[in-house]
Amino acid sequence: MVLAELGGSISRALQQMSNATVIDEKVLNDCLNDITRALLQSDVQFKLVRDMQTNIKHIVNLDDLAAGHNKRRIIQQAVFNELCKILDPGKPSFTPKKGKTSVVMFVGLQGSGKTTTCTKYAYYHQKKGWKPALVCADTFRAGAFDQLKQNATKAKIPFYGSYMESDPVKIAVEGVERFKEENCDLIIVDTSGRHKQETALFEEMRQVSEATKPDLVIFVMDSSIGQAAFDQAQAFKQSVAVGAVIVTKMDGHAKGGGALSAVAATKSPVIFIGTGEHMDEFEVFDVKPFVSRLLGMGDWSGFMDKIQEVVPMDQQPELLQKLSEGNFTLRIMYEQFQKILKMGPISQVFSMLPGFGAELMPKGQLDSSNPKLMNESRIMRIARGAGRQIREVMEMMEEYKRLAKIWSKMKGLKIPKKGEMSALSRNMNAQHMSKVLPPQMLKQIGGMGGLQNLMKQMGSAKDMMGMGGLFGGGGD
Ligand SMILES: Nc1nc2c(ncn2[C@@H]2O[C@H](COP(=O)(O)OP(=O)(O)OP(=O)(O)O)[C@@H](O)[C@H]2O)c(=O)[nH]1
Repeated sequence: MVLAELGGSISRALQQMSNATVIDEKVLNDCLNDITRALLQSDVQFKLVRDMQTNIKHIVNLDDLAAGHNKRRIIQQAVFNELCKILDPGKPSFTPKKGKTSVVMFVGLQGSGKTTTCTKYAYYHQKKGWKPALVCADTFRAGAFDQLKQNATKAKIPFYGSYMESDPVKIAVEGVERFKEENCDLIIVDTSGRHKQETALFEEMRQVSEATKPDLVIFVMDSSIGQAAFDQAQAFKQSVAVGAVIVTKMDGHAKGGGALSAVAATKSPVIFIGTGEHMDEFEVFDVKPFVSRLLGMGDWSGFMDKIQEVVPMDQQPELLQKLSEGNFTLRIMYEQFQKILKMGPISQVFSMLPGFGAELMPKGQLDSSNPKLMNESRIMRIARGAGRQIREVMEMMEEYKRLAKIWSKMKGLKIPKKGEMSALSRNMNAQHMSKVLPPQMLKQIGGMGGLQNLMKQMGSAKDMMGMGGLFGGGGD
């Protein structure tokens, strides 16, 4: 996941603390120092980090905590709350509505990823049934129109622009008019990238904004600038009515934590983050689920949304039957990975599961449930054929063995029929699951209580026959 390093460091600090037999002042201080170091490395402002440390110490008064209280959970919750506080601007952004025309204008520094992000934003909404369209009002950078045209064509999104016209205001107005007539509900206007000092380009941006009257202006910002994001966002906000921010290149930059917190400090809501160059490497940014994933605590609502997007409901009963018989083959793993891949980049999906890191699980193959059949020469052949390293194929086999072991213990797991899941059978399945899950993951979820809670949450996704149904989550 994005900021995997930061998340990993914080989780490790919390884990080390929970490994201690007694959590005293020293153990707590060590843990907070580790978290502080990780946040500073991510370029989060010193004052914010120091305040966070003070607040946690204030909340977690070890002497006051009655014996028997789960100190680790209290501390973890305090860390969670404080991180949310740092990242939450406390103000939601304007949200366009499907079926009702909205004009959204993108602004940002040169090379921040604006043009790429316009298409990602359009594609994201198109997948959800919107009718987006793209207007290229960037007449400054040669090749900007071609880039937008190429992206838009790939995603099958209508676009408007001109090679001849040099007035961005004229193009923007014509494009918006055209797409209003065509009943598009999300008209996206891409503008030229500019530097803070370029007053002429800032004036041009103001004029485009005045002429097209956007419902929302989105400021696109590259995460690599870290806490300097504060000044940049402020400069743009002074010229146009920035209503939301998208932070890009979160995949490659350790300073992403700093960028996100700095933007929050300007009271501008971050609505999406860019996590790669591809069209679907784009994630909704929501503070609580983001922090939850950062701490390895998962994001069930996001996971359920993803599942509902891709899993064909009619194919689920057959799969559940096979799994409940303990019959987990490489083919099943392959097919499930294929489905998961459709949900977006795999690391993104797995980071939504509590206890999972963002480690990539390689795509695998075939029908045998006997890993012994995979001898050395076969592994070499597969590696050659797939253009992969032998090490990667071997890692995949290890992963398969690990999953197969889990599923073999699943034998006898009750498969609920639609709507017949009772609290009792959910508890029974929770007990079954608690024996199957790796102890580390169970601990991360919050033990037996946490697992039962989780199943309840999953169960609230009614009519789900995906993972929710599998783990015992039909409606009561
Ligand atoms: N790794 C990564 N690269 C990105 C991301 N978003 C954009 N890029 C890359 O950043 C580079 C610049 O992106 P553009 O979309 O051309 O930037 P721009 O802001 O439109 O550029 P100007 O029109 O010059 O202002 C391209 O190589 C993109 O592929 C992201 O989230 N992650």
